[in-house]
Parts: sequence; structure tokens; C-alpha cells
Amino acid sequence: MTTDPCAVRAHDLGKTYAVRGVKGGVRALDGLDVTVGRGIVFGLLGPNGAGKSTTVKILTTLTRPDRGTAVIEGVDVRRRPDQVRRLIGVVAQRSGSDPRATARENLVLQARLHGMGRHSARARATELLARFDLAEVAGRLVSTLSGGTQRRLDVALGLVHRPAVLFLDEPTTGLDPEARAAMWAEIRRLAGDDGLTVVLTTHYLEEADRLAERLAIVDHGRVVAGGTPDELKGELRGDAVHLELPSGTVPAQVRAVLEDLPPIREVRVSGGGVSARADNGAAAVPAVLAALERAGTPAASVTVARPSLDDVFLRYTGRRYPPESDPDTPSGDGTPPGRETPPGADAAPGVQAVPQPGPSARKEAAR
Ligand SMILES: Nc1ncnc2c1ncn2[C@@H]1O[C@H](COP(=O)(O)OP(=O)(O)OP(=O)(O)O)[C@@H](O)[C@H]1O
Repeated sequence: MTTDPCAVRAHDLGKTYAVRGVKGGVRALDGLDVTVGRGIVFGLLGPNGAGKSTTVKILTTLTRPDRGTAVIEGVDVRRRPDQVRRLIGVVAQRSGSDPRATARENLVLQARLHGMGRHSARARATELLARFDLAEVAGRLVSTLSGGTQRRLDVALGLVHRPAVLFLDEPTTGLDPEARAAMWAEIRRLAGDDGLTVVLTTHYLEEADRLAERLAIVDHGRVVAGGTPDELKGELRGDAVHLELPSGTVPAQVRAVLEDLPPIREVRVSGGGVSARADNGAAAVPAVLAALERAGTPAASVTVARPSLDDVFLRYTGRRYPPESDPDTPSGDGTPPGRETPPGADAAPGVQAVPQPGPSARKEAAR
């Protein structure tokens, strides 16, 4: 254990993937800095392709950065990857459980792979089955469990060896709202009750807002904003005012009209509409509507809202947060077009993302 109050420190991480047909490759990280205090849920938030998974792969020793440094609990990921692997648990985007084995068998096998004896492995599995409300389904094949239950098992698998830092990559993608809320409660409990440091990547704004004590917004391979969700939103003085425009209206004309109105500031064209800020949004609306009527460019609708993380993203990147992709569609799984190597294919020598032994090895280990 280190005297460093931070569980994770990464400085100036850079990573470019070599991709056939793309000159110079695809730059995934471009000077990313991140610091995570111990015992909190920390969110890495960003749209698809922002660089979140690459950051996690570096921090979990599955790939090497081209430049920069990263330490987990004071241990350098490049110099001491074996030591780092004992300190961390990883729940990847795709489940690491074996669908043809039961929940209990998966846990026992994982414990055995971490070097526990048969008795300890069985005891740890029983403990985790109870802890994650999985005791009732312990004897069922994973393939027969609901998505939310499988995800809870994935988290339990990541905790078998009692890591200090748990990495959760998009833990609720594909879950229905009820299962998502249950997973949020579970994650909060891990940091709150168990004192674990949880590093969570997500492209859901709401998830980051509700769950993360602190977060970093990642875009184009860099952190563009960081702090608690309230701090980030609090930096945006006043209300967000958003105008939807009828088809045919030129947003730049509307922007010009708004820029001349004293209560309105930070006017931006975004997503076919126009967004701005005002100290008192509701009070500013009549003046906005009247000015647009006079200019012959009426709005289709005006909404006033307290600042959201979407507004924070807009402020730091100059564009709206992209709409959430459907995790069930093939293009929404984060696989980039033109990707030449599967995730983890460039892993550091000796690193296995998920061990996949055959059925006999599984049964033997689970015995
Ligand atoms: N193995 C790879 N080969 C080539 N390019 C890759 C590879 N992995 C990631 N990339 C590219 O690097 C960039 C960052 O990807 P990364 O997966 O880190 O982003 P992300 O924020 O995790 O996205 P998502 O939310 O979709 O998982 C993207 O442009 C992606 O296309």
C-alpha cells in the first residue's frame, strides 16, 4: 500500500493505433491526464470513440501507451504489470463469464485461476453469490440468466481476488432501466460500504451524473473537463435556453438576433437548433420570442433548463453530446470502422484478457 491518497494517476497518455489504409493511424489518446481519489466512484464520460476504453486498457495493462505514465496504487503499469493485475479487477464491456457453466462454477473457476485453494475458492464463491444476490441462481447456467443478473455476476467475478480498484467498462450498456438502476445501487454500495475505488466508463450522461462522485469528460483522447458533477454544472452560471427552429430557418440568423439581447450569452448553433445561457432563463424567454418575431425568424419551441452535463460538454467542446447509440445495433458496440485488430490484440506480452479453458478444465477447476 502506498501513502499516495490517489488510487490512480495517469499523466500525458498518448496512444495511436496502426490501422491499414489510415495514414498515421488512429489517434485514440492525445495527452490524457486523470487522477482518481481512493474509495470513490470515478466516471470517465465521453461519446463513442472518445478514448475511454483505450484509457482503461492502458490502466489495466492490456495495452501500452505510446507516451505518458500511469500508476495504480503507486505501482507503474508499464514497469510492474503483474503487480498491477493483482491490485485491479476488470469488468469489460463484453461479459467474461462462461455461458455454459453455472454462476457458482464461474466464480469458483475464477478464484482457482487467482491461485486460491479449492476450499477457499468455494467459500469465496458462496460469499460473492450472497453479496450480489445471486444465491438463488447459483446452480443455473449463465446462458439462462437475464442480462442484469449476468452483469451482476460479471462484477462479482471482477472482485473474486479482492482488488483495490475495480474498472467497469460501460457496465449498464444493454440493460433495461430497472436492471440499470439495480446496477447503479450496487456500484454505489461497492464504493460507499466496501471502500473500493471504482473507475467507471460510460457514454450515458445520466449515469455519470447520478453515479460518479467525480468525473472526467473525455473527447478526442483528452480530458476536456473534470470535477464533481455539481462543480461542473455549477461552473455554468444561470440556465440553459434551447430553441428548436422550424424547417427552413437559418440558425445563424437566429444566433445573430440572440447575440444582441443583453440577458443572453454564450449563443451556439447546435444540432439544428440554437443554445444559449441566461442568468434567469424564464425571465429572458419573452424578450427572446419578441426579438425573433421582429426579425421574422420565430422559434418552433423554447426550453429553459438547469445546466446539465450535456451543457458542460457543449461548453467545452463547442458541440452537443452525441445522442446515445443503441447498444443492440452492431454499429453501436464501439467497434470502429476500419479497426484492424480486435480489442486486446495488442495486449502486453503475457496478458490474457479473459481466460477461456475448455469444459473439462472448467469442471476440474470448479470441483
Ligand atoms: N484496436 C484498435 N484498432 C484501431 N483503432 C482503435 C482500436 N481501439 C480503438 N480504436 C480507435 O481509437 C479511438 C478511441 O477508441 P476507444 O474504444 O478508446 O473509445 P471509447 O471512448 O471507449 O469508445 P466507446 O464508448 O465506443 O467504447 C476510436 O477512434 C477508435 O476507433
